[in-house]
Amino acid sequence: MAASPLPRHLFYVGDPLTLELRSLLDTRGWTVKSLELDREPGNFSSKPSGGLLDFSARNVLANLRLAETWLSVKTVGWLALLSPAQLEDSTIRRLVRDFCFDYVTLPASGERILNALGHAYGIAALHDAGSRDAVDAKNDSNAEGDMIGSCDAMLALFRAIRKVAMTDAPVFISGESGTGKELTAVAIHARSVRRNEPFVAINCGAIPAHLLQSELFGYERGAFTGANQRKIGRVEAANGGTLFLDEIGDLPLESQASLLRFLQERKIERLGGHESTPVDVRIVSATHVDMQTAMVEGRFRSDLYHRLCVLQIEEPPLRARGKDIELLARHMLDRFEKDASRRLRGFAPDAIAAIHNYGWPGNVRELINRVRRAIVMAEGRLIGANDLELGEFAECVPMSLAQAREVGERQAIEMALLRNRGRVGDAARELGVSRVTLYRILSAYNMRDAETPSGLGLD
Ligand SMILES: Nc1ncnc2c1ncn2[C@@H]1O[C@H](COP(=O)(O)OP(=O)(O)OP(=O)(O)O)[C@@H](O)[C@H]1O
Repeated sequence: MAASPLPRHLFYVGDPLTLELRSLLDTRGWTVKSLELDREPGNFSSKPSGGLLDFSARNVLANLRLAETWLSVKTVGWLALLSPAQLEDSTIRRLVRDFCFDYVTLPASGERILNALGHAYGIAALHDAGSRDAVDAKNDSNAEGDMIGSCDAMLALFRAIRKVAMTDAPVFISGESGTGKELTAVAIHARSVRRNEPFVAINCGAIPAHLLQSELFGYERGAFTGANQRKIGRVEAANGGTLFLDEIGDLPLESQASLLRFLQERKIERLGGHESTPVDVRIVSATHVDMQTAMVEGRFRSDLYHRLCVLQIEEPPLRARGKDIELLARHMLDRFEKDASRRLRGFAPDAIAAIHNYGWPGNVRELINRVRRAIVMAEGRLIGANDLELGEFAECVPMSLAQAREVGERQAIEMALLRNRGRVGDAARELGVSRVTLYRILSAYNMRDAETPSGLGLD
C-alpha cells in the first residue's frame, strides 16, 4: 500500500477551485485555506506552506496592492496562475518575477499545476531550513549573545568567553579587524557578575590624541577654554561595570602613562581637578595591532601591556571558520533581506563557492557589507557571486598536483602561524619541520611579509 503523503498547507487566492483541482490537491495531501484579499497578512504562520494565486480572478486584479503584501510573506512558496495576455501587464509581470517561485499560464492541467506547486513548496521549505540552520547556530547552547558560530575555533572561543567571564581579571582580545572583538567583549560582560552595571566602550584609535585624556578621565568646569561644565570621563562612566578599550594598540604614549597610573591606583583625577575618585571597573581591551612589535618599537609600554593582558583571547579570522562563513552569510541575508525591493531566495551555487574561496581580509564586517550590498544590487532572486563582487572567486580553477600542494601548504602554514601568534619556531614544531625549513618555505612562497596574517610578527 502506498504511504499517504505528508500533510502540506496551501493558501489559495482566486475564484472557487474546480472540482478536478480540489480532488487532486486532496489526494496529494494538501489542506487548502482560501484567503480573501481584504486584509493584511499580519502575524502569518511561520511554517512553510504552498501558495496559489490566480491573477485571472477578478478580486485579485482589483487588489494588486494587497496581493503584493501577501506575496511577500516569506514562508509561503507562491505559484502564480495567469492568462497569457496577463504576461504583457508590467505590474503582474513584476509581481510574478519578484515574489513567485514559478507561474503556470492558463488553461493548464491540474497535474501541471500540482507539480509546479510541489516545487514552489519544496523551495520555500528549503529556504526555511536555511534560516533555521542560522537560528539553530544562534540558539545553540554553544553560541554567545549575538555571536554566531559552530566551528571548532568558535566553540573554543565561546568556552574561553565563559571561563574569563567568571573572573575579574583584565582580558586582552587580539584578532584581525572585523572578527568580532567588540562582540566578544560584550559577551564577557554579559556573562560576568558586572552584567547589570554599565558596559562602556571607547575606541582609542578613533579619538584625536589631544582629546583622549579628557574622554577617558573627564574634566572639571573651567579646566580649559570651553569647559563650561564638569564632564564625566568614560572610565568613571563605567564604574561598577566593564570598560572596553578598543584599538588599545593605537593609544598614544601620554594616555598609556595615565591609564597605567589608573590601573595601579584604581583612582581617576578629572582634568583640572584636585581630588581623586575611586573607580571600580573591569578592563577588557582589544587590538588588531601586533603588540610584540609595538613594544619592541617603543610604541607601546610593556608594563601597561602586561597589566592589560592577564587573560588573553584570540579571535579566529573568518577564513578559518569553515562552514560558519556560509552560515553567517545566510544569517546576514535573513537579517537584512527587508532592504531588498523584492523577495530573494538565497545564494546561487557560484556565490557559495566564492564565499568559500575568498580570503575575507575584512572578516565578518566585510561579509556583512558584501551581503547588504548584494541584497540591494541583485537583479535575480538568487544572490550570485557577481552581486557579492566576488565573481573571480566563483570558479573552481583546475589545478596541477604541485599547485594543490602549494595551496595546502600555504594554508597549513598560515593557520599554524595564527595559532602560535606568528612564532615561527613554535609553528615549525607543530608542522613537524625545522625552523630553517619553515623559513625557507615562507621565503619561497613569498609569505614572510605579504602573506603572513596581519598582526603576526615573525620571530
Ligand atoms: N560571530 C559573529 N556572529 C554574528 N555577527 C558577528 C560575529 N562576529 C562579528 N560580527 C559582526 O561583525 C561586525 C564586526 O564585529 P566587531 O565590531 O565586534 O569586530 P571587531 O573585531 O571589534 O572590529 P575592529 O577591529 O574593527 O574594532 C559587527 O557588526 C558584529 O556584529
